[in-house]
Amino acid sequence: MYLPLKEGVAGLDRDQFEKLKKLTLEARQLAYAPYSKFRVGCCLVAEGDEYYTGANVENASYGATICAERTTIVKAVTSEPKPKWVCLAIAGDSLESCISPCGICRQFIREFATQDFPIVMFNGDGSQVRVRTLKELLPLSFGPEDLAF
Ligand SMILES: O=c1ccn([C@H]2C[C@H](O)[C@@H](CO)O2)c(=O)[nH]1
Ligand SMILES: [Zn+2]
Repeated sequence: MYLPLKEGVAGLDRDQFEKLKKLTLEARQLAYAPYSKFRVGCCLVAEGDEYYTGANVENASYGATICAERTTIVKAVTSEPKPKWVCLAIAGDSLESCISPCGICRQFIREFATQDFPIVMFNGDGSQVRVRTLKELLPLSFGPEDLAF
């Protein structure tokens, strides 16, 4: 359903997909990663051709680190008017393979996205792309509806 490249990704046309890739790779420049030196860029696309970007922000107390995905999502969630999410993409620096969101970020995405929300993963130069739905990355998940008892 969410075919990359030729068909674009999840409602993105070719130009939007190329823009998503560019912004995701560029967002790595925003990383504050003096400890791991592992830069991650993220871009969230919202309806109306809106793009939110972010990168990982580390801390001397390592556990306080915020991933690129959460940095980006927090920007979008605290924006007005509330963006309607279309898809989210991430990229690390490795040319060998795509990275995928950590468990905390998968749960963080879960709070705001639908089960079929597409998550796009690029390798370091965007020559590889992998797309999975939230449900594929986080099956049998726990979310806001589960608290509505
Ligand atoms: O999907 C990921 C995986 C890791 N990181 C960050 C956290 C930390 O700063 C560094 C190494 O784990 O990469 C992200 O931002 N997103
Ligand atoms: Zn994470």
